[in-house]
Amino acid sequence: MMQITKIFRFEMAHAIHGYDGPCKHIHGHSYILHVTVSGYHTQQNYLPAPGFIMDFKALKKIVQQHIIQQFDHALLLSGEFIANNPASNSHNNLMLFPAEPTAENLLIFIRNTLQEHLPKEVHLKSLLLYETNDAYAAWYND
Ligand SMILES: Nc1nc2c(c(=O)[nH]1)N=C([C@H](O)[C@H](O)COP(=O)(O)OP(=O)(O)OP(=O)(O)O)CN2
Ligand SMILES: [Zn+2]
Repeated sequence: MMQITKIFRFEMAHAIHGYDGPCKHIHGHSYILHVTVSGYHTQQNYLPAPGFIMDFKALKKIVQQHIIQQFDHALLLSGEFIANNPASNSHNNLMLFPAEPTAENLLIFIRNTLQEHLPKEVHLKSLLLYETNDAYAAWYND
């Protein structure tokens, strides 16, 4: 087993409905996302040409197209937040998110989306999403 990781950055705003703290208000983070995929290789010492599990550039293209372009500079809100704060519906960068847009729920969305779009010969191994410098959520494929 061998794995590779590509790191992405995006700026995103959100609010957490039902949270009793400052994050219940719309605010933003500079997120950092680590995407790790694994692939199988034989007992040979080296991978056959071109020597990749997956091209870093191909991984970048998939993550950018399906995740970063959706999230970067967007405002993610749940339907429940909007129902309780109708004025928030007027933002033109609004993305209606199917749950509260916490780091954990973002990872579930990212996992489901990437599993749909990655080539079948690679496996999504783990995702790390830093919301701040010292707070991150992680998902691992067992
Ligand atoms: N388990 C989670 N807890 C919190 C989440 C989350 O997504 N998952 N999100 C938030 C807020 O959106 C925001 O990220 C605040 O996080 P926090 O680490 O508390 O941010 P601060 O840097 O302000 O924290 P300090 O108290 O200064 O360490 C809240 N919780
Ligand atoms: Zn936040």
